[in-house]
Amino acid sequence: MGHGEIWLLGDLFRMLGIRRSTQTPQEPPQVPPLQELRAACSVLMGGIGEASRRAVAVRVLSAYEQLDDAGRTEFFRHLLQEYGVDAEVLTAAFQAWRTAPGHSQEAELFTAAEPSRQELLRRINHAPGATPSLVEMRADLRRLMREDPELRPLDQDFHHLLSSWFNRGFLRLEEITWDSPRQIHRHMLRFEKVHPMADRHELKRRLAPKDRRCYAFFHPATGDVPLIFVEVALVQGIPSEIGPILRAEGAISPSKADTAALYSINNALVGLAGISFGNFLIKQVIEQVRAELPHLENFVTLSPIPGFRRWWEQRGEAPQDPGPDADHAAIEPQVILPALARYIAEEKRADGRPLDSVARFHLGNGASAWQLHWPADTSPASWGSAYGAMITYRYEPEKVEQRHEAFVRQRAVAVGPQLERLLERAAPEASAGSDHQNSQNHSSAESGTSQKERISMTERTIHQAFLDQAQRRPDKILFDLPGGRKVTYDQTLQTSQRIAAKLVGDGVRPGDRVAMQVEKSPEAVALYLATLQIGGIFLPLNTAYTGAEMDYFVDDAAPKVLVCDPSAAAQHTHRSSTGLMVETLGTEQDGTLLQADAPHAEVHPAQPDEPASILYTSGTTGRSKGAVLTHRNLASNCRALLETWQYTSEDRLIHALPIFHIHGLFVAVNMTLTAGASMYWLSTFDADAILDLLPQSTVLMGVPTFYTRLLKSDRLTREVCSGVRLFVSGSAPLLAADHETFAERTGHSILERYGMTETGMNTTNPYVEDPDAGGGLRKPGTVGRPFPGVEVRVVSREGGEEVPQGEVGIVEVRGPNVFSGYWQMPEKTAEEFREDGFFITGDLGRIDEDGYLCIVGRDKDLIISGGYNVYPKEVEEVIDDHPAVLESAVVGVPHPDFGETVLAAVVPRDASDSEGLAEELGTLVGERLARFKQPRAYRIIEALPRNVMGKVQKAQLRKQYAETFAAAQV
Ligand SMILES: CC(C)(COP(=O)(O)OP(=O)(O)OC[C@H]1O[C@@H](n2cnc3c(N)ncnc32)[C@H](O)[C@@H]1OP(=O)(O)O)[C@@H](O)C(=O)NCCC(=O)NCCSC(=O)CC(=O)O
Repeated sequence: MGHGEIWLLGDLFRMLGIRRSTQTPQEPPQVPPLQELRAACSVLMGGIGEASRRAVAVRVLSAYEQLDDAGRTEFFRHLLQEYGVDAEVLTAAFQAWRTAPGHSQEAELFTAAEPSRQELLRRINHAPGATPSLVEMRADLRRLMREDPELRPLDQDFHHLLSSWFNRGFLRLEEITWDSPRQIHRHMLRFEKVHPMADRHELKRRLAPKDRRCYAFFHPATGDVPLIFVEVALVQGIPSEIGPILRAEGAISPSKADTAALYSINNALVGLAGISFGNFLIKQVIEQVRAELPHLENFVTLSPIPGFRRWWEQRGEAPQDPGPDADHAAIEPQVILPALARYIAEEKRADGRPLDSVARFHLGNGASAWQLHWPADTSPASWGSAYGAMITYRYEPEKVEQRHEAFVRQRAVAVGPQLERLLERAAPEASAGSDHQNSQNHSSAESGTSQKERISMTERTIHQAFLDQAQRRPDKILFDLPGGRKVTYDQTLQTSQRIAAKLVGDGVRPGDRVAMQVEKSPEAVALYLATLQIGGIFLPLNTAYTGAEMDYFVDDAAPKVLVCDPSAAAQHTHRSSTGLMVETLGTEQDGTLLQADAPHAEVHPAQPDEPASILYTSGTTGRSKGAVLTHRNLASNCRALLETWQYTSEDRLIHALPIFHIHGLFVAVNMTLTAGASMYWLSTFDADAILDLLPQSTVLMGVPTFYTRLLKSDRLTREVCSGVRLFVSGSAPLLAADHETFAERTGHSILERYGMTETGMNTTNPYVEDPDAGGGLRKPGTVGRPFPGVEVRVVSREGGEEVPQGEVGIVEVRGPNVFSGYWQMPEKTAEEFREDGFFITGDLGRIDEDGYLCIVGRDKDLIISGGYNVYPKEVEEVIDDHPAVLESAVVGVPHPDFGETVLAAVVPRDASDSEGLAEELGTLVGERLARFKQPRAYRIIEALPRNVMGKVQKAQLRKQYAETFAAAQV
């Protein structure tokens, strides 16, 4: 007997009130185990040394072993009563901390707040091999607390301790094979609960065939008892029933398989229930499988749906008692499948996570709820828990982390096409009379693996997606305006249907253009939706365009209807002679467009390739080109944005952009309408209004000028931005300095992305910033990586072949986002596309070492002022029209507010013409061009700088006048 044991005995005797007659050690007296256990715990918590601690801890565990259930319950109660928090110590610690808060007071408070039984359990863990015994003890506790809920607080103590002891960092992943030690096989046979095995023959079928794999996670404290094991079948195609997998007939060669089906995932230790080993265990398994079999395309599960039947029956929706022996014919697939979809994707616990435990596990691990199968498992157990239904969760390795983040942050449930369709169909009834907003947080899980699936997902038009949202959440606020006006989804739908009636009455048929030049309003968005609804082509025009510019657009696009501001109607009446209908729409819910008697509800079934919109871009030749965007362009880009930026119905966006461009309309508005989110609707940028709204918003999308201006306000603080999850900048380059200052001031790193009228959005900096979670840094000066489905390459200007990474070349883009061509300009369209379908953006860029695109220049000497594109040629042509001008060159120069602005260098025909020329040109240009295109400075010079070939050297002009606006007050 060692010293520890001797002291222990002494202590125990004292505790038990037994006097010893001699000084020599003797065997402990025979006392009931519970009494001994209590005494041993008390000794363990006394001031004993490490040596005794071990011995006493052993005694604690052996005494516990001897207890029956009643004794164990008694012991657990004892722990709760006797080893709690000392109220006096806690109060004193709290008061000390409140009087003088500091680190040491905080630590004291923390210690005082911990129930002493946690320390007791830690000391019990000193016994050799104690950890598995404590895990077993918790399994007992969880079983017994079902009868005795008052024991629950003790489970929190176990949970707290086991969570840190079983941290992911300690786990080891190993493959289990038919050659693994027998002991491990025995554990597998014992712990396989999903598809139990009768004997070793069955186990052999799961381990031995060449198309089977099994992986397990082990922990040093639990030796060869696996914590979790995962059984994998290598198969062709996504399996829809479990029988053939379990029977394991006719093994195939792994090289022929395209899918790894994870068909049984077992938590071996009940005592570790609810202890998270991190959310990437399955990812780790998949990585292991992939390392061995890189050709595999799909990683899926075939999982049970354990709580479905109980849930369905509790709701009273399950078919009339089909009885335990009823066969599958008692249930109709069209009844059970939508209910399953709702149960998986929409039924949440109070914490916002799915009700179904297996769903919580896989969705939290970054899978999507891909496909429901019914009937899929004919076993009585499955019939009892889910009427024989099963589900495939799908792991797409490159999306796992992003989905995990969305699940954790927004409780977003990613669903595959089948579930999405089922949920859509169920939506109208499901939303009737209930607040569905919180339960609708599922996002599409469009996949790259099957072309067919992908098309079906993107072929849903923006209008259809909006309609779904309007039906699903009719009373949700879509527009929230300054002054208190609010417009719901349903009201927007009603307005759009009335406008549709008006347009149809005006003769608009599918394929006809509907032009709009009006101030921003909810009704203008309804006009956009109405046009899409009836198959029209929406043509939004900048409100700054002058009469001359409008003449060109109306002439070129030949719209059937032009909608203008009521105050501008007179300027357009002359156009009626060409058969064009002029309608008006104001910002006060006024105008002829809103005067239809009855709504028009019929929806034109638009095909993905039909044009949805034309957006004019200024042209290098001075002639603007209409970029024709199809329904697929808009829908696919919107979907990529929603998924990448994790935009959901919970979002509240500050919308302060114009709605006649890609950014304000096809990014901000489309995303909001289709996600079922809300917008704070500002007619234009207003720094104070934005700062007022930031505390209640989640997202701001702007051009760099937004951020430059916000930074000028003292009101921009970390606090004001604390509820915002995303600041987006695009349409022009954001100064790295602004990015950095913004980050310092607010703690937010602005997400910069890259797009253009012809392509929508091409690339984005990462949304998920944590590199450990599969994200990356948002790097100032870069525009990130391509959106899903978009391909970006950088090619040499001369040969058009791809340049090595890091080298500058022309940026080219291909994908479902790229427009179908320029309106009635087939030659121009052909010039801008490569034979393999890549669109030549004209921008110069390079791809950095992390695969991020950096835009380093523009090929077409385009100027971007405050997010608006200006082509010098268009401005030069107007200037050159002045009789006193010999020639001119227009360039972009830095501007503190707009990033860049327009400057004109003008050579008069005669030096004597110089006087007053700048003012005259200002007037002339003001009549012909929108304000943002007008030069903010004219420089009258003797001659334009030219190179030896006679080409005007614009770079030199840009350099010469670079400082013109450096000190401008804005
Ligand atoms: C930056 C702005 C907020 C500035 O507008 P404001 O209304 O606040 O301007 P302001 O009141 O300060 O106006 C001061 C003067 O400048 C003029 N002005 C306004 N905007 C201007 C601009 N961008 N460039 C040059 N001048 C401009 C006004 O007419 C006014 O003229 P005066 O001096 O006569 O009074 C706005 O221009 C804006 O919202 N820009 C966003 C454009 C956008 O959405 N682009 C996306 C395109 S899509 C695209 O590019 C693809 C992609 O997104 O990737």
